[in-house]
Amino acid sequence: MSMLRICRGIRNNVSSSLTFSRLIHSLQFATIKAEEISGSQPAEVHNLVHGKWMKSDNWNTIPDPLNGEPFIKVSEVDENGIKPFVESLSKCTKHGLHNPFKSPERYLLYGDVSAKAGYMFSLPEVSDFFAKLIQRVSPKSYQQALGEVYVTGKFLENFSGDQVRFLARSFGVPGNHLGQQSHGFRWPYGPVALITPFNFPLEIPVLQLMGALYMGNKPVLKVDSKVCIVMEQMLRLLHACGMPAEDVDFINSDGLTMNKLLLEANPRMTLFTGSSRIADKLAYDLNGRIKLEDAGFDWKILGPDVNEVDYVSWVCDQDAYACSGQKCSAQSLLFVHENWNQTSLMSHLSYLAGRRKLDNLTIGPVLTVTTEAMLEHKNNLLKIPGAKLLWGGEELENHSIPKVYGAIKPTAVFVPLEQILKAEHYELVTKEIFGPFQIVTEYKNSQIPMVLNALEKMHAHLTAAVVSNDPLFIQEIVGKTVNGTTYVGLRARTTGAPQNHWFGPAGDPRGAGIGTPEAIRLVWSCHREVIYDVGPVPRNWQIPPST
Ligand SMILES: NC(=O)c1ccc[n+]([C@@H]2O[C@H](COP(=O)([O-])OP(=O)(O)OC[C@H]3O[C@@H](n4cnc5c(N)ncnc54)[C@H](O)[C@@H]3O)[C@@H](O)[C@H]2O)c1
Repeated sequence: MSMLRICRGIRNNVSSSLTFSRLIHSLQFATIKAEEISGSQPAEVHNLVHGKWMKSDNWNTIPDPLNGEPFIKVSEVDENGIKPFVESLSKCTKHGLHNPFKSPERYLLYGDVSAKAGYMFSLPEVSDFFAKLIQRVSPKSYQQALGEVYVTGKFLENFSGDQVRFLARSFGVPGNHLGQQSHGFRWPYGPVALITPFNFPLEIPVLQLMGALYMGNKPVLKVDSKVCIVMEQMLRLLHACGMPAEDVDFINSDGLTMNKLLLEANPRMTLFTGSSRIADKLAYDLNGRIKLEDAGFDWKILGPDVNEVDYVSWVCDQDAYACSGQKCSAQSLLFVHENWNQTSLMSHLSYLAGRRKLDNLTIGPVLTVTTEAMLEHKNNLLKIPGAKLLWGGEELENHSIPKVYGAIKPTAVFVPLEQILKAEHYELVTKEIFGPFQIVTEYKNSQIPMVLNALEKMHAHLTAAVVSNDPLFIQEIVGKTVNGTTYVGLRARTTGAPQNHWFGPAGDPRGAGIGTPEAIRLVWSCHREVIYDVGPVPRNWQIPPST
């Protein structure tokens, strides 16, 4: 690095820490106030490319999910506007912005950015700002929204100081002769893309984006337009914490435009989080240069050992209906051992579902499935012999949620196990409904092979829970299934993607992970082996016969 660049780096660091010290007790990074966004005072979301915020002429107006008012204007880039993004990404070489042999000081820079951003998240005014902003665009209870902010803050704290450089830890093995050693390094991909859905507007993009940056990549980020305002504000926070403005491009667009950008800019790796349909399309379009966090049809088995009925019911209710069932880890299929019939489990579950209220957003708008579609799904399920509605199955009352979104009461439909397994029903029963909707079924000991068969036939293997403290039962179920994030034990849940354990699907070579050092290394870096062979060549060495 030239002297000039070093001096500039120091100056930038000093000025960013001065900016930071001015910011720490304020929300100066923010350009909006979450509570004040409304139809009469709509907020604007801009794009970031080549280190500069920019607007396009094309505005996508987002309706307030609670009342339909046009409350956010997103400056969207259309197919004719992608050139600057293609150029910006193309400027990044395959060896990335940093790697163990190039600009290693940037590992420290990102340790510093993370420390500052983590500190910002520990300030109540900052965490409250993001929790309320999340609530405005992806309505969920304050506690659920704050949980998302908490996980994000802890993740940033985890990668402070030297933890970013430790992510790129290498290893060495002695060679065959003097002067030879092989070293394994974690190498960036260089230009990369990151696409995220609507349901976790902060946690998913921040954890993946920072992972990409830590490992030395230059990402272009696209978040679902319905919620992109949250990451727009987050990027402003990261800039205030010292992240170089050119390190990340941020594009707002529809899916087709993003698809075109991927084909033209040719990122070396794309991380996609979203539906399996789009995941498979992109895997094909990008010739497999992709990692996926796709759909979840997540199951929970209540084992034969019955205990702590109140606690287990509460976890079931949270897993199925918190965030109105719009977690990729939400409980979609509950297998109940017949022993639980002697307990109050079902009446508890019905009571807990019924106490959810729109007022406090413990139930709320469904952003990708309409009311009609969910009620039609329920009606189709009820045509299966032996199926019955357990609770819900109706539109929410007294709401002003616009028709483009869904609004139903927490719903459960019972379907007999033998019917689930029938070829003509299986697909319908295991269809992911990204809303407050679950299937419940019952099994006996003799039917455990049928339960396992139902799990084997699934195509998505994200989260699962085995609610039992019986080690032999746990062994049987875990040993014969594949879900990437599986909770076991009496307190097992299906939801929960904190920063302290791996979260991601298994059973698919394209499967990604999020949150932990292992996830970051797997998704955002590849292995490079450098074999040193410096000699000396043995004295009196002679050319041997060819082989
Ligand atoms: N596995 C996980 O960790 C995880 C996490 C959250 C959500 N999900 C899944 O996401 C789904 C819900 O989200 P959704 O309905 O918003 O998903 P989606 O697939 O419709 O959209 C996800 C993102 O992809 C973009 N997109 C759409 N078409 C595209 C294309 N052709 N090229 C590039 N980008 C495109 C969208 O604009 C959005 O930003 C559910 O299936 C859920 O299970 C999975």
